[in-house]
Amino acid sequence: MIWAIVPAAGRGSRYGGAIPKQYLDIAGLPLIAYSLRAVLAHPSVGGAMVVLAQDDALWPGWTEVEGKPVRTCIGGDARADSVLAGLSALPDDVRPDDFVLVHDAARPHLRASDLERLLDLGRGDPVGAILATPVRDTLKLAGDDGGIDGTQSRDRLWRALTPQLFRRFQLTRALEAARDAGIAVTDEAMAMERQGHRPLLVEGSDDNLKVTTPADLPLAEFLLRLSREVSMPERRP
Ligand SMILES: Nc1ccn([C@@H]2O[C@H](COP(=O)(O)OP(=O)(O)OP(=O)(O)O)[C@@H](O)[C@H]2O)c(=O)n1
Ligand SMILES: C[C@](O)(CO)[C@H](O)COP(=O)(O)O
Repeated sequence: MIWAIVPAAGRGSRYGGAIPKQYLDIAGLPLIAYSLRAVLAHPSVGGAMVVLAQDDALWPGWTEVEGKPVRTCIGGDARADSVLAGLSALPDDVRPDDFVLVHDAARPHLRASDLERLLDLGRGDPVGAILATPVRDTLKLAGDDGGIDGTQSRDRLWRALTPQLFRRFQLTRALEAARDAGIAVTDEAMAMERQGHRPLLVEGSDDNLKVTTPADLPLAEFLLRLSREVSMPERRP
């Protein structure tokens, strides 16, 4: 059985709100409720470990979502530290070779079809897989003076999303190696790449957005209301 790790220990500094963005309200529920439901709705996902900030006073204390267990632990200063804490806190029946699914609390609009594709293809890969989407815009290199220093080829460039699917032990070892080398990894795949692995890219949806700035919240709400794949939950998650 696969467990999800949901990093939710961030402060949301780029959002700049009064509360961490994972607790912003969408249709009467905190944003994290949608991210949790999206991963726990899949029959192959048995539970979730939510990684909270040390002083988190907003976590609603859920112990079950979609009929599945939800546990919590305390994260660290960087997202990678939080993911490591989540891996360490997983129940003992999550074996070293079991896959774990890491999904940002800040990504509420995860399509069931995308998750299905990731699990289907990722579990067949010797290393694991991530959802990602090809870059569709022309990329410019910005100069210090605000001018354009060049145009970068977007060939073969993809934006990494979450969930990211890797085996518990391999991911733990990769994240520990990056930490011990003083390398700040921005996603799980980067840690795996540093170990010489080539995780599979599984195409996901551009609308699997990470709520990062205030402009993202109304878009997230619109997508959640519009998408037939993400039912708007009644008040409880
Ligand atoms: N030390 C951290 C930092 C981030 N996260 C989580 O990782 C996800 C993606 O991170 P990001 O969007 O960067 O969230 P924040 O770090 O909160 O945002 P910011 O960088 O603007 O402060 C979020 O669900 C966030 O809560 C975490 O668990 N632990
Ligand atoms: C993991 C991630 O969502 C993949 O795009 C992204 O790297 C998180 O970065 P952040 O700076 O922690 O938001």
